[in-house]
Amino acid sequence: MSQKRGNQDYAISSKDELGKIKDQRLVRLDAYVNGKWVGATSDRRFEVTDPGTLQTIGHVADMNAHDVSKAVDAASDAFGKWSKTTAKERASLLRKWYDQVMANKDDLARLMTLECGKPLAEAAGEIGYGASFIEWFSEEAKRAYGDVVPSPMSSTRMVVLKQPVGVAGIITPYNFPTAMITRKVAAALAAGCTVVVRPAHETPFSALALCELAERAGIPPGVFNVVPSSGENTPEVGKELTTNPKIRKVSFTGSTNVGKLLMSQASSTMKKISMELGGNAPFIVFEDASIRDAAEQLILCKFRNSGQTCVCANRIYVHDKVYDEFVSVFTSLVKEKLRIGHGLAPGVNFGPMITERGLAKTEEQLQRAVKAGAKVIVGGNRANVKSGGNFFEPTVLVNVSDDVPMTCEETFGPLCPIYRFTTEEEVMCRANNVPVGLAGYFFSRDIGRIFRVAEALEVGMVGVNIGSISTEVAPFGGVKESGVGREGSRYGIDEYLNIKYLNIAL
Ligand SMILES: NC(=O)c1ccc[n+]([C@@H]2O[C@H](COP(=O)([O-])OP(=O)(O)OC[C@H]3O[C@@H](n4cnc5c(N)ncnc54)[C@H](O)[C@@H]3O)[C@@H](O)[C@H]2O)c1
Ligand SMILES: O=CCCC(=O)O
Repeated sequence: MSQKRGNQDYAISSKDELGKIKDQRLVRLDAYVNGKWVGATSDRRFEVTDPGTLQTIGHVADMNAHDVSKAVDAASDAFGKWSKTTAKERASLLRKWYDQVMANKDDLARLMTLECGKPLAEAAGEIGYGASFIEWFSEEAKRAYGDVVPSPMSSTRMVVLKQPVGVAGIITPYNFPTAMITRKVAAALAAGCTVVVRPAHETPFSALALCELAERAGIPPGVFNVVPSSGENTPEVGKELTTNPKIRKVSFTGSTNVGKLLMSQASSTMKKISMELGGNAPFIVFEDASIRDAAEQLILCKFRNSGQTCVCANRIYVHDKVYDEFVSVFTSLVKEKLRIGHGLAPGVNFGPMITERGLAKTEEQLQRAVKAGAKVIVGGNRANVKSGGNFFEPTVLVNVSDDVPMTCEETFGPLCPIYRFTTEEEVMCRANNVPVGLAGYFFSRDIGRIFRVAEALEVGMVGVNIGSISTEVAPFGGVKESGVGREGSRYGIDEYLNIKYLNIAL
């Protein structure tokens, strides 16, 4: 099917593009531990590539479990002092870190595009989004209030304190290389915790640039440590971060399978945990919806970051009465609006997939759906882009069965299956018939239905007549196998605080 070609003929040298980063001190290849840039004790490094060209952009220190345990020691030592700073002092340092990130927005966005492929404007959007968590938690640091509880005895007074949990071990994915780190780290630091972060091996550069900026902001040594590691070292590093007794909190964002493994490992020392895991979001268009609005919102909701967003719409259910009209409007928009190419090529708004394994999963889901009778009406193939890279066309399908992997599992790629339904009861059943529950979206103007459906959807976040839900002010997180805990908002800091109750005899 014909689609706008975007800027597929644009040739790129990833190394040259890296050289265009104005402040080259933001491009770091070593780990950041106890306020110092350090290599791995083994001296090993791992390769990081640009998914839009498959060219190497650098070789980063490959930390192992032993290196990570040293970072945990540093974080544990730093915790003593950091946890005793006043909330106002922590707020002020976080604010300075936020200012540093914003002042370096353009360089950080370019770096992000080079390591994870998302188009430059989208990467700049993520820098703003990521920074917003630092700003937000700089403000929330001062509002971690305790309680005074009315005592049942006239002879005592009861007080509830909130105290930082301790050292947090943090593991993050490749799809939001900045925001998934700041959403955790800013909350942790605001609460008075120190952290050791293991970023995804595909995207360590954004994490390391955040360290450089934290140092400039005056965040003390040992408070924020980043330990990159190769895929090969990942299991041992994960084991260290989830079993080291000095770590009291584990926060993970990634797939449900890895989340389950880390949760079981962390249970050996009963750590406090937060798990932000995969989704399989339904996107429901009822017969009374504005078709144009729903179709426009779906473009963003499905195809941002080339479908590699945990809250991306995964299953589109459209009422029988408006199905044909919706499919026609939506497919026209896909062809008209999405421009494929390297994320640094002018005019591009649809980049590569970040990993070859993501591309392979997308292809496999597509083939299995087609074998079971699905029809591809837009896209359906790897895209031929001159820069090279992991490109797959935005793809729209109809006649997709309810029992193929594309329906039952998260795709995390640019496949958009559109299903037909006839009653609210039927669609709610199908929408909730998955083990995960992160986000859900629906379009309707009927106020009764809005409450009914929003309450019945088994998810942690609902977009009503809108396809975007992410903001630092709202609680982000899921139910069922999409995880435990909430990030952002006034609830996010609680993940890094313990409650202690005092009973004081007068
Ligand atoms: N709920 C959310 O907020 C949210 C946000 C972003 C991504 N996600 C989910 O993340 C998934 C995509 O990311 P992914 O494919 O990188 O997920 P993944 O689970 O494979 O990897 C996530 C991180 O865990 C690391 N990891 C993998 N195995 C590990 C192990 N044994 N021990 C320690 N660390 C390990 C990876 O290297 C990476 O850094 C999707 O399912 C997506 O929905 C969820
Ligand atoms: O991929 C998951 C995170 C996306 C977001 O915060 O909007």
